[in-house]
Amino acid sequence: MRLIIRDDSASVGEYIGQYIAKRRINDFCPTPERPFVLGLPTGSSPIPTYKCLIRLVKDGKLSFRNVVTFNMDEYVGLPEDHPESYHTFMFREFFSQVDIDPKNVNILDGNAADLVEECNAYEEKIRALGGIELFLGGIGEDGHIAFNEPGSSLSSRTRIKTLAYETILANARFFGNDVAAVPRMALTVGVKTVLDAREVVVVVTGQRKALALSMAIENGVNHLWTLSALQTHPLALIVVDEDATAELRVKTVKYFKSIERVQEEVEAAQEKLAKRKRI
Ligand SMILES: N[C@@H]1[C@@H](O)[C@H](O)[C@@H](COP(=O)(O)O)O[C@@H]1O
Repeated sequence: MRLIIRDDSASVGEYIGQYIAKRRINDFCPTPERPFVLGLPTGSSPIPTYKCLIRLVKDGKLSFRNVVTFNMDEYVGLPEDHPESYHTFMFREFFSQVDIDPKNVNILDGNAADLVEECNAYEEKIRALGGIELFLGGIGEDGHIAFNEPGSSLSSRTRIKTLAYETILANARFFGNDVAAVPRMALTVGVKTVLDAREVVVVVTGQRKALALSMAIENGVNHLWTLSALQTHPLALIVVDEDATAELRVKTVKYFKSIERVQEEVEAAQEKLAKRKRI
């Protein structure tokens, strides 16, 4: 697992946006027959990343024409056009501002007549497309990834989930601070659905997430902090701001910063070599 530390949430968004655009989507050269399959989160943490991706599309440096997306989760029973539904969030903050074909957008339907069937069909659709290339995720204060609350099975797949009271309280800020207005259930991809992606990138910003970050990377894999399951993934990247490192040991922060410096040296050397070969 790699941990990248940036000064603030804007620089985190810039880092992830550039990484997904240049190193992933553009290098993949997606086509209609071979689209890039991208998993996406909601929440305030990914907004700077979405802003960066939108800017790159507007500057002509990136296109979502051949990208298929799968969102992580959606509330159960909240009308799709509710201002706080994840459908509304995604179209408002991202999809309406990039060149994606709405047919290529997949978001779980929390109002489906048969919710179990809805979840199973979601998994099936991901499989039929060859799996998710890169899953971008965010976490809750209790370390949940998507809506995989503490105690979720680390082998879980897309399913209905009852929200933890902590999460209901944390999300009340989006519902006029009315705790009663926050839906109690959600549909969410499972921990295993995320782990099955070929690459996972997680954004963690703000001091509120500091304990979750330390539990996920400085302690063992534990279903009480579902982000920790990322330790078992072959290609995982967590990008955080300085505030989110507040509970990490100084030694841990220094270690990951030194790894990044070495990585930059290696990349610069490779770039030099590639240039010399081109001459
Ligand atoms: N289900 C979503 C998560 O997928 C998201 O990661 C989390 C963080 O939200 P924020 O980034 O606003 O802290 O919010 C909700 O709980």
